[in-house]
Amino acid sequence: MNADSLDGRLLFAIPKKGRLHEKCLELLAGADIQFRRHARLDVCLVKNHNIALVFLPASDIPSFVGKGNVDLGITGQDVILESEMQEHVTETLKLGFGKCALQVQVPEAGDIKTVEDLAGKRVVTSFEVLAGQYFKSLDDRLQLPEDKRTKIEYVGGSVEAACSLGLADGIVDLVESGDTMRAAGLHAIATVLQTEAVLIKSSTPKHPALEPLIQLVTSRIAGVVAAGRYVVCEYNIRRTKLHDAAAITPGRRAPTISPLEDEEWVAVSVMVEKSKIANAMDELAKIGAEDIMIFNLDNCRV
Ligand SMILES: Nc1ncnc2c1ncn2[C@@H]1O[C@H](COP(=O)(O)OP(=O)(O)OP(=O)(O)O)[C@@H](O)[C@H]1O
Ligand SMILES: O=P(O)(O)OC[C@H]1O[C@H](OP(=O)(O)OP(=O)(O)O)[C@H](O)[C@@H]1O
Ligand SMILES: [Mg+2]
Repeated sequence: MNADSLDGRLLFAIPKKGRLHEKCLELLAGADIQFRRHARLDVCLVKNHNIALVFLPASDIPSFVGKGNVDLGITGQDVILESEMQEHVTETLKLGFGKCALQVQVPEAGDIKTVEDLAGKRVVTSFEVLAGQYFKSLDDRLQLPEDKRTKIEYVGGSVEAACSLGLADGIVDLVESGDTMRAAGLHAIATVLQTEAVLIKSSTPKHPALEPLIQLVTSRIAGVVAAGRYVVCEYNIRRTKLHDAAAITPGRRAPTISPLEDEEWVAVSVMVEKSKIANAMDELAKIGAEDIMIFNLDNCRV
């Protein structure tokens, strides 16, 4: 493939490995963005749209998008802030995966209990910028003199090992389940930020003609993300209980009510957030709903 074959195509950056990669491939499949990636090739043409996918490290994507070298990208909010590209990129969608927290961690058994105890000591991290900002404001607040300020040291990965190797008094790293942190004998004493994966575009697009395609891809991905957040709930309920049922499952606009042959009863069909569905089913059963059924969505536009 040469640069000519990319001419006029929308360039869409996808994390090439790591925690976000698989989820991004699922999103692309859900949005019917079809491609075949040849082994070891990081650029590939999409078959059914005027798009080329560019597989890049998640941490490089904010600057590629911010500088307009690619038009669209998926990465973590943490890496956008770490690369100081938030002024140059526009976040168009939260994607609901890659959720974790950037936390200050110290050995569970040690003397350091608070970030104030850690201030002035050695902190190892892959997030030099965010950790630097966090400890600068802490050191300022504690009025630490120049020679007593917190020392931030960069490592590229396996940050959790730094304390047991004697290289650090504390670390700043990502925590999702907390398994890695606990396995290293660490615990969190502060949260620097919460993050999730987002779709971003350049704040000053180089190719305005691609805007309609950017809109199309964005709304397709939004549909896949929304489909993952909702289920369809169907149940039968006595007409007299309809008011109570609608209070439990109000739907996005309103529940769909269909008549049944038995005039005392109606069928209800309604979208419910996945996180609320178990409670909603309990409540519906309590007011006498029957035949409550839940259906997953493959895709939707809401
Ligand atoms: N444990 C996790 N749970 C959820 N999201 C995570 C987790 N770890 C990282 N992320 C998100 O994924 C982004 C990329 O991190 P990841 O560690 O996958 O990339 P990487 O370091 O390039 O890959 P690898 O760790 O395979 O070398 C992070 O910036 C963060 O937004
Ligand atoms: O709280 P948990 O669910 O355990 O997840 C947190 C871990 O996930 C990430 O590491 P990753 O697996 O990407 O390895 P890395 O440190 O080599 O990047 C992150 O850097 C933590 O180490
Ligand atoms: Mg990693």
